[in-house]
Amino acid sequence: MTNPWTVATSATAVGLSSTRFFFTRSAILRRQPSPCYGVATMSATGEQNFSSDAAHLETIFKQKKALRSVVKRDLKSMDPTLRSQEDEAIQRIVMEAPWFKACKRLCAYISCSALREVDTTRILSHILGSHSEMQKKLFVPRVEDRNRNMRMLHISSTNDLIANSMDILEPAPVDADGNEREDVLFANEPVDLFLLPGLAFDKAGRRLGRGGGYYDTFLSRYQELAMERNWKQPLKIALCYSVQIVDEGTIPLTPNDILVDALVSPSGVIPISPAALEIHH
Ligand SMILES: Nc1nc2c(c(=O)[nH]1)N(C=O)[C@@H](CNc1ccc(C(=O)N[C@@H](CCC(=O)O)C(=O)O)cc1)CN2
Ligand SMILES: Nc1ncnc2c1ncn2[C@@H]1O[C@H](COP(=O)(O)OP(=O)(O)OP(=O)(O)O)[C@@H](O)[C@H]1O
Repeated sequence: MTNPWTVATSATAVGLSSTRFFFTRSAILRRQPSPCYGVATMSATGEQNFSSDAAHLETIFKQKKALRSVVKRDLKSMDPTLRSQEDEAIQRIVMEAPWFKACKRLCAYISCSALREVDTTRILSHILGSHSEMQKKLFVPRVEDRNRNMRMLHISSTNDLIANSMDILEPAPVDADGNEREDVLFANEPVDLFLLPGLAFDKAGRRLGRGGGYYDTFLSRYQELAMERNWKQPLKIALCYSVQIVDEGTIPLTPNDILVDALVSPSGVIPISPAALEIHH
């Protein structure tokens, strides 16, 4: 198994895969695991040069785009009954997991059914509905611009949400009392957990997003902050339908791609990173 957790860090891994483009599911899913990773070298100015360079990155972005279309098509043709069964199973697995029960602060996405995302409604109502001392603090995404800027803002009720231009629910920057919402990048305490959306995933932790770069940029900022503050790194857990798990080597990596620690599919938790293996008994 090619496991990027052991062969490269997410900050330096570059998948060097085929330079040909494929546009059918079978051909895309037949691609062999990336044989090696780009070798980073230092220029005289100290900048990192990946042996891949711009042309190679462009190839990778085309491969990502082709894979996105294939997975989107599969999601659209998914049987609605199967989909809702998988939604139930995934959410139940999350809510019963010890890492979910123990988490005190988390960032989660607000699922959009038009995008065929794994439903998070029950998880979010469970979090917002509990009024005990044990209530978890919830932060959800708000897109600020088209330049990969996304914030994670605190909400305490789903009434705090309004649809954005992409038709995804998100919080206004200010709450009903006129107070600025807490931004996770300025919070005094760490988050324990990220529940992540995406289009395709593999069992080595690779994640293919929708192409905006919002999550990779945000996760990189948050992880840097946690490192500066000596906080434990949060667990990054992606929720995925069975059809979204693809063979290793199918998802090409670029230097900015952040690997996830574990997947939750309808068949259970798939721990990937050492941190996830440690907490998964
Ligand atoms: N529920 C949810 N919230 C989220 C994200 C997400 O993926 N899911 N995001 C994660 O980044 C950010 C928003 N980014 C998004 C990026 C693209 C699209 C979207 O509708 N894409 C279309 C294709 C658009 C096009 O390229 O023509 C699609 O995927 O079909 C939506 C949200 C923040 N909030
Ligand atoms: N940390 C980052 N810093 C700068 N640019 C970034 C970063 N992360 C991603 N990008 C850029 O964002 C764009 C989209 O990247 P990519 O196609 O990998 O997005 P994605 O993984 O599908 O999206 P997301 O991260 O929102 O799930 C690319 O141009 C990529 O180089």
